[in-house]
Amino acid sequence: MTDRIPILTIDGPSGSGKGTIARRVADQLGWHLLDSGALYRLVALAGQRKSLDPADQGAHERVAQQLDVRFGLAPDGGEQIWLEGEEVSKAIRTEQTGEGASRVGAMPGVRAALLERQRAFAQAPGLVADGRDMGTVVFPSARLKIYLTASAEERARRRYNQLKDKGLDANLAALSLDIAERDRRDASRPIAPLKPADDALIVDSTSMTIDAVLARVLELAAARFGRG
Ligand SMILES: Nc1ncnc2c1ncn2[C@@H]1O[C@H](COP(=O)(O)OP(=O)(O)OP(=O)(O)O)[C@@H](O)[C@H]1O
Ligand SMILES: Nc1ccn([C@H]2C[C@H](O)[C@@H](COP(=O)(O)O)O2)c(=O)n1
Repeated sequence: MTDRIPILTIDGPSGSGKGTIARRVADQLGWHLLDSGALYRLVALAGQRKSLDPADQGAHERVAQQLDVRFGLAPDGGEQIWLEGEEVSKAIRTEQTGEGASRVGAMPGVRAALLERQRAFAQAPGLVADGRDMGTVVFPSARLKIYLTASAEERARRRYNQLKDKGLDANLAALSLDIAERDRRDASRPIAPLKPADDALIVDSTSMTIDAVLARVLELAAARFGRG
């Protein structure tokens, strides 16, 4: 990793809005985007498709080492992700795969296998990286680190609305439990736990609109990196 590349990290719990904000900030700045959660989701999905034992760390580590993935953009600007040549953009976004990603994310061998792949995203003119350990482990010398959070109730409500908007079945009480369990697992694992970096700026989006969060992050980026 070169320290000359400007890097903005956005970490935080599930449903805090990291992905939404990271994508829009990267678009505005014209920088590259690393959605690190997608990599953990891809390892989980690949493991499910190979019928691996969900607890088999060695097998998931090998999957992570050999991950054959390609990222692209659909004509409408949406994401397109191929796993071993198959388009999986929708399949990796299910709650089941998110849960699987949280499990494989607790495996040290998987994290080690994905580390350099993530660092390779740091390319000129700059990188916006979102996840759980972007500011603490993957890019510890990033020049701007944001920890984006929101109350557990608000995050469950956002996820509920997101699923409903996609025409999917959703149950708010069940989602709240799932989010609480994912928070617990991601924050309590011994390796690269979800937590703010010591030098991260905390943005609590509980009562903020997406546009307000975007404006705040762009303001912080302009102050740190200049207006370009
Ligand atoms: N400030 C906000 N106010 C209202 N809704 C929001 C806000 N930020 C994000 N959302 C909505 O909440 C949902 C979850 O956002 P998003 O997927 O970006 O979260 P995330 O932190 O990346 O979650 P995960 O880590 O689980 O992928 C989306 O439907 C998004 O449009
Ligand atoms: N840097 C990261 C990113 C993600 N994970 C794990 C833990 C999450 O619950 C899961 C899914 O992430 P999402 O796509 O919802 O952001 O993947 C991680 O351990 N480290």
